[in-house]
Amino acid sequence: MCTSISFGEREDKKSVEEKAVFAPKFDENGLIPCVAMDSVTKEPLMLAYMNEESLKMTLKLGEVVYYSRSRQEIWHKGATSGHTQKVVEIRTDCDQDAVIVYVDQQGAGACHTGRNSCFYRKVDLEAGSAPTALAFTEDLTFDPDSVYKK
Ligand SMILES: N=c1c2ncn([C@@H]3O[C@H](COP(=O)(O)OP(=O)(O)OP(=O)(O)O)[C@@H](O)[C@H]3O)c2ncn1[C@@H]1O[C@H](COP(=O)(O)O)[C@@H](O)[C@H]1O
Ligand SMILES: [Mg+2]
Ligand SMILES: [Zn+2]
Repeated sequence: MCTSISFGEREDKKSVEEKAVFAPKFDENGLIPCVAMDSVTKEPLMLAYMNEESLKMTLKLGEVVYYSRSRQEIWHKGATSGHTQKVVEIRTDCDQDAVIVYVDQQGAGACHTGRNSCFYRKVDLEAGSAPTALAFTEDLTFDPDSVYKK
């Protein structure tokens, strides 16, 4: 656990909403959702989770560190792929139970499918098909099999 970085106490609602103190709320599993956005294009890259330790590591390192729910471990994004995320700015919302991290995405992309963004499909409102269709918004930017050695 990083000892040099500490968070504020979560006092009353007004304090959490209006005071200039970072007092993140972790859920019953000790996690806070984190949306990573590209700092240049402002496009969403991915949604993942942080625990207290990974949030502190992120602040200390200047690179994004998540907590993987599926692998149940601290996850320094890019440790395998090299596609790390340099922290540009971190925001929290009114009740401080979510964070947005604006990043300088390193390498070919954030998504393990081989794309820049995990949000590479949009609901196709024009298609009028059933079931509701998705439209692709980007092509592959790298070969995931060679990057992740699967
Ligand atoms: N690289 C990614 C990756 N990049 C973005 N994401 C997104 O991050 C989300 C959170 O991942 P989690 O593992 O915590 O899974 P979860 O969605 O919380 O839980 P489940 O859906 O698995 O139940 C995923 O749902 C994806 O949308 C990724 N999810 C998983 N990976 C894996 O992470 C490993 C390391 O990759 P690098 O960090 O790029 O080196 C590789 O094995 C990759 O396959
Ligand atoms: Mg998921
Ligand atoms: Zn993805």
